[in-house]
Amino acid sequence: MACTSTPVPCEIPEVVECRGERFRLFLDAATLQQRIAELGRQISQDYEGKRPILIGVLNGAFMFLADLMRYITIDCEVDFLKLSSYGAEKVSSGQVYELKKIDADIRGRHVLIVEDIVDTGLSMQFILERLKEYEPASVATVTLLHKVEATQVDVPLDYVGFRIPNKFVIGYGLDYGQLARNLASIYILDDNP
Ligand SMILES: O=P(O)(O)OC[C@H]1O[C@H](OP(=O)(O)OP(=O)(O)O)[C@H](O)[C@@H]1O
Ligand code: HPA
Repeated sequence: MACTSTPVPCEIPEVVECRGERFRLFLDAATLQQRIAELGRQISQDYEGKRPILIGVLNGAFMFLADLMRYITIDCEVDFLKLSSYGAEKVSSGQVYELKKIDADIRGRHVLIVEDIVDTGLSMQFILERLKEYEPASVATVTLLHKVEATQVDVPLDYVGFRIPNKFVIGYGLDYGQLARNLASIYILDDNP
């Protein structure tokens, strides 16, 4: 059959360069899609009849959220907020800036926060605090990646795609200085280039 590409492209490079640094293939597009399908199925079962609202955390989560929603088979809604704490660096500034608030009225609603990655955990902690103010019926968290050893604060993670080592990753929405978000697979910094 002819290759029709988008989420799973035909050719996946083993190594990419971004801002002069080398990254090697870590989670290929097919592996990502398979796991995201499982998460979508699980969420569909857990939220049957609840019409959850997925809150995507921009920018990084846009690709994961778009794919995850396609695997959710129950009625659901979507909205976004936008945070920033990394700038062009590979480490968190430690300060989370809220660049866009949610628009939806989530009072009394079942909310799923959708992140591409939980690293220090500061962004997720900030969101959980912020959303409490709106008095939702429930709040659960979904993250594609969790850097377990890097997480500095205790944040509840309900749905986790992959637990990963404490190394910088790019691709599939995750950037390095705004670049590399368009890669369909996830790449990890190569310490021994
Ligand atoms: O657990 P933490 O250490 O807080 O890191 C996680 C956050 O970092 C990234 O966002 P970033 O601030 O880089 O903005 P972006 O989504 O626009 O890339 C990512 O999308 C998460 O929101
Ligand atoms: O490893 C990472 N890569 C890209 N963005 C990130 N934001 C937190 N951790 C990361």
